[in-house]
Amino acid sequence: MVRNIVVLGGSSHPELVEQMCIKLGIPPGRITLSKFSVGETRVEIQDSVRGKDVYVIQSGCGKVNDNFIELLITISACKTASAKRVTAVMPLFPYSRQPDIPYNKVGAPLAKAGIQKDSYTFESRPGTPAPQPDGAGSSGPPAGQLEHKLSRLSLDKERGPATAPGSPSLTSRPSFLRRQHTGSEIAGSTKRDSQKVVYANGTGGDWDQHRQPGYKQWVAQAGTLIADLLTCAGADHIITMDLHDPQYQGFFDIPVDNLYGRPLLQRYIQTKIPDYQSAVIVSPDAGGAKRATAIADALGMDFALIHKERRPTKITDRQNATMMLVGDISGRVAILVDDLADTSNTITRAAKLLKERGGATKVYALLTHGIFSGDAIARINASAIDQVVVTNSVPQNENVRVCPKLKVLDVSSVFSEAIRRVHHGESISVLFKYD
Ligand SMILES: O=P(O)(O)OC[C@H]1O[C@H](OP(=O)(O)OP(=O)(O)O)[C@H](O)[C@@H]1O
Repeated sequence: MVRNIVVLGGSSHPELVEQMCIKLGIPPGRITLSKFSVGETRVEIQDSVRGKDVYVIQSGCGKVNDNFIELLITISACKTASAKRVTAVMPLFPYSRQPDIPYNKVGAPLAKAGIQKDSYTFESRPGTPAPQPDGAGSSGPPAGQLEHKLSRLSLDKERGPATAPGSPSLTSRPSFLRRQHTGSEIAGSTKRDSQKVVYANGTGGDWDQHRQPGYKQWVAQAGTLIADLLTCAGADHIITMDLHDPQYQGFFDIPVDNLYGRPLLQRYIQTKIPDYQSAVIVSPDAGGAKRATAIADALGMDFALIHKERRPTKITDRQNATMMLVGDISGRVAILVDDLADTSNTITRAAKLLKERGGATKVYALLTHGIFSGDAIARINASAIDQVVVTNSVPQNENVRVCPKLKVLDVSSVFSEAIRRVHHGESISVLFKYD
């Protein structure tokens, strides 16, 4: 039994909380989670956490946004109730597929002078969205800044010429923002569609026309915001598993322990897949190659890669990207390894390719996080995959009921051991070791 510790479970995964508490030998802390009729979250903690080491368990699944807010409120409640330390235990980390890098090359402005809409390629790389100095460069400013500055210009115009000492006049503003006035503006209209924009290189036009052709929308990048929200709520420590992008840890200035599901998956291969050494480990995309080769190397197995021929530029395009198999799997068992399956498009399309083109005799898919949103389970049931193995980092009871191909590995021991070690100030590096 671990003393002076409180484990509080959120709404996302009660079974995992229960299993972890059994392994720690303590009852779960008493907490009431409810909602106002408008949908706002209400949290009441019934046990004292004063001076205690508190672990709040919430996985990034189900109603992800609601659960995340619930986690933030619970952390904050513990902090204001004088908890000594609060650790957020997030078996599946939400938003980890949205780091602060422009997402798949979409999101930054492509408004480079001279490029016509039809000449964009999948390899077009957007410029950095920053204002150019006077006369330098040919790119326009980002839309948000431009909109803001234009609205300021409208105000300036309505107020008359700037006369305050030090106030820049219209003509002294950066040349990319110089605006031509249309007749309707002169008549007093401030409608945006009547505004003209002129860039330093002389290109320009109506606002809407101007921003449509070269500008793809700026995709919000949630990475640092999610990290900041957790820290701001009062989290002192994060424990998670198989972050989609391990570099995500860099967004935090508190300790992040990123546990691995790999030992569990490796053990499954060794113990449950007959003659596993003649099977081939396959990564379903380049992003997971490192993860998959690590398992192949550890088990002395061959490795193959599925390459998406074209880098799709939209999330919805991913399903249509052409897939190519690199490696020989003919007449062999293929073991797909990935960090997660969400819609299951990636693994089901990969399995089809492995059997139809590659000549694989059997296809396993081993994943840490089985999110299985929408009709993912139906897709798996109808697919060429013979068996899917996931951990219970998110609830799987309902999925197991409707998917006979699904096997679940338990992560409660790994997380409870991590909690025990963190609580006692012991190293948890042993949990990162592979067999
Ligand atoms: O079940 P699905 O909906 O098909 O999603 C699963 C895929 O999504 C993630 O990768 P992502 O597509 O984000 O690309 P990346 O690995 O290059 O980051 C993940 O690593 C899987 O490969």
